Amino acid sequence: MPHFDCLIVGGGHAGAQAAILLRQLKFEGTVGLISGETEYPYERPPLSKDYLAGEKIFDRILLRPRNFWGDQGIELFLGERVKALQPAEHSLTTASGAEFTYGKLIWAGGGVARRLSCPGGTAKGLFTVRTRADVDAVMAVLPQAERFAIVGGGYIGLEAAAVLSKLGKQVTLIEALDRVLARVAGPELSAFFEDEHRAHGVDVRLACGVEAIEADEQDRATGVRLADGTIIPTDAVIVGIGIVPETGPLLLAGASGGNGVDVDEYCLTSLPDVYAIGDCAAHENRFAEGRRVRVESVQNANDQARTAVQHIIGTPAPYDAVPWFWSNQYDLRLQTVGLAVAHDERVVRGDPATRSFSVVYLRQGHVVALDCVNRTKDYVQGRALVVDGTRVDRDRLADADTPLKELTAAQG
Ligand SMILES: Cc1cc2nc3c(=O)[nH]c(=O)nc-3n(C[C@H](O)[C@H](O)[C@H](O)COP(=O)(O)OP(=O)(O)OC[C@H]3O[C@@H](n4cnc5c(N)ncnc54)[C@H](O)[C@@H]3O)c2cc1C
Repeated sequence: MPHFDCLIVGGGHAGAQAAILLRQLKFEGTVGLISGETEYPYERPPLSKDYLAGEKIFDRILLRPRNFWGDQGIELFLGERVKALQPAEHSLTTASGAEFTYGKLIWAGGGVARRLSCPGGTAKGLFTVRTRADVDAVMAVLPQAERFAIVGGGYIGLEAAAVLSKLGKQVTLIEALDRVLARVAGPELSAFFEDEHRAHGVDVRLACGVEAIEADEQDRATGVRLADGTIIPTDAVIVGIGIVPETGPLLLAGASGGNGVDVDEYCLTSLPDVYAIGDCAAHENRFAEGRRVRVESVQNANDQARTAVQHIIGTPAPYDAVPWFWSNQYDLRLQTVGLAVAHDERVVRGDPATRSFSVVYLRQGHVVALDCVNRTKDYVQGRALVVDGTRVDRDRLADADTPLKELTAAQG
């Protein structure tokens, strides 16, 4: 039975980064990494951006060259899924029957794309966008499919809509709520992106529940039936309605959690010597007013990897990283910092009509987050305002010509 001083489950951003950091920070023990995917660790963000657009080949999105892992003494077990954990024995079992033991375990299982639960939700021609295999399946139908329905107006749905419309496809975007990005951004940003997509020919349908997927005799999707009875004819459906965190074996083994596995400020779960990091880790985040949240971003995956690794090597530092994120749609670069969840006021800097503006989110007058569209300077300078929770003068904040760093200086 193979034993690793540190065993990592998950070869996504968090798991791969943990392995890389263990070596960078001179961890001398054995390191193994088990991943359910057969691919070497790769970047996920391009999947709904340049990889889907055919502008980047797979090798260019690998997190490290294939020989890196062996060279660093990191043993990879690809295409293996962990199905059970025996925490008292410090051991786990995979679906293929292999058993491993560990000194420390880092669980970085991420999540699986949520699927439609309505009638027809398992028809052929429905796609998710989580893995390389998912996106290769979408790319394989591009030559035949002209009409795409995208269910979900979050970042992934919007990015897919941008790529597909750029490829000349007829795209209908269906969102259940009354605006896109409703869970993560304010109405100004939602309205801006809705207008942009419409200007690029995307048919944006808001406040539309999906009742069923219509399918032909071969169970191939032919349309999306909305709650009001409207049928949107389609050749393919992309479902971008979030993820279900991959925590099954941990929770079954008794770890506390629910929506994700609960971790403390060092990313430790309630199981002995078991850490959880990345999309699946529910942690108390000071940028969310201390609420327990899961943050789905590369930043969080990388920074939690560092937190877990530092604890393992004996130089612990509690997780306190400022959240940041980006999204590319058309020629727009959105950069966000902080979490807008707990804001009570918004200030817009600049005119959205110029396609360069920022939305600043405040709570009781203190800056908690920024969404910057084609305005990198605000993003870079606004970061300090979020980190410090700076209390700002609204008039100066609203003046797009006043650099945000001056607000830091004035209020700092
Ligand atoms: C299309 C797309 C676009 C995105 N765009 C952005 C962006 O622009 N900016 C940004 O910051 N973030 C973006 N994200 C989010 C970001 O990619 C995720 O937050 C990040 O990948 C999380 O890393 P993770 O390691 O926690 O999970 P994942 O990357 O999901 O990796 C989890 C890995 O664990 C494996 N695994 C799960 N369960 C088991 C098991 N039982 N046994 C073995 N292996 C298992 C999985 O197969 C997978 O390889 C995007 C995500 C997607 C899907």
